Amino acid sequence: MAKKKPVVVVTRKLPEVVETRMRELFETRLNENDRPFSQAELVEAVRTADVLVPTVTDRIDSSVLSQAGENLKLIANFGNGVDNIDVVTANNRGINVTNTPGVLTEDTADMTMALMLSVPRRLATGISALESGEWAGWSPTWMLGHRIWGKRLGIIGMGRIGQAVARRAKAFGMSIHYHNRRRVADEIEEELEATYWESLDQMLARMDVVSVHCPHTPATFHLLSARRLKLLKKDAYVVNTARGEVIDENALIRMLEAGDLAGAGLDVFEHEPAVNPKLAKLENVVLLPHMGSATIEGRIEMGEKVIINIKTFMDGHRPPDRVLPSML
Ligand SMILES: NC(=O)c1ccc[n+]([C@@H]2O[C@H](COP(=O)([O-])OP(=O)(O)OC[C@H]3O[C@@H](n4cnc5c(N)ncnc54)[C@H](O)[C@@H]3O)[C@@H](O)[C@H]2O)c1
Ligand SMILES: O=C(O)[C@H](O)CO
Repeated sequence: MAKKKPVVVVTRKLPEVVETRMRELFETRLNENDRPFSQAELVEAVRTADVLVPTVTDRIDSSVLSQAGENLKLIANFGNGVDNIDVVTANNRGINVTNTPGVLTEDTADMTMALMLSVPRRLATGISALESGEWAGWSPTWMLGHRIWGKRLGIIGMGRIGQAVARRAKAFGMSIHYHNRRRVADEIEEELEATYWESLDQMLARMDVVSVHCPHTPATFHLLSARRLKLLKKDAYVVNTARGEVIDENALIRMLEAGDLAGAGLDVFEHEPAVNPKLAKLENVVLLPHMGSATIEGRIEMGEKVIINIKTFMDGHRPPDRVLPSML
């Protein structure tokens, strides 16, 4: 008798090729209209699924998990960050969690560089000046930004994306500094000519650009607190393509408004999808709607990872991208 296919509930619309393959392999319940699930729909999903495929927009917290059915054995996140899932509670209930690391590293690093170039070089202001007809021709003193060549970049979280950003920034002539939970391997430090700062505070005080690449965990919530933001130089820039919660957003806004920081490039926000209207009013920021990993190639590869994780788990093996509480 043929093995019963697992019931896989997918909370958002995925690339066509991924959904087609999922339908072939699993008893897949898709979200055709792409509207994010309500809390009640999430509860219904965890009650009835063998496998849940959520995304960053779904909050799989202890209250949702407490209502999970006995069949739910895997949450295969369509995403790298797992701060949308209470991994500890899932683990305690015998539910495995996987994510999609690696396949969005280069895309997110590219977007980080786009922000790192856009803010000091005033790309958004220049585009709107041109579009509004304000441009009257070249001028020696108009629309001047700041050079990034020769500047110091401080990376917080020297993992996959942090290192990919460091490689790019080095090619742009920046010197690489980093703070991480652990010092990275000697070969990587040598390749990047990177300086390790055990003290985040000391690093912050010396950087021209600070870029955030650590995950959002209880330990990193408001890692860039009001106190730490004040350590930054007045002419420093902050870039964040990791998670909004890592920066105290209100404190950042106050400093940008007061001119105590040169500018910020943000792809992520503390209360997504809400964006503080005070941010949008500032001229020295570039804001993106969480699109760091938004490439067609990356999204298909994320889907492939999800499928491999589910298939491997259903075949009785350890899924390749299992996330354990000890890793957070
Ligand atoms: N904007 C986007 O679309 C997008 C896309 C992909 C990933 N992300 C975010 O980027 C994050 C990083 O992804 P990654 O693949 O590089 O992860 P990674 O695990 O490879 O790297 C994270 C690094 O942060 C370090 N770290 C963790 N806690 C720390 C702490 N308290 N202090 C200092 N360093 C700490 C880790 O040691 C690790 O080196 C993800 O967790 C996700 O939130 C965003
Ligand atoms: O963590 C991630 O994967 C991104 O933020 C969303 O794709």
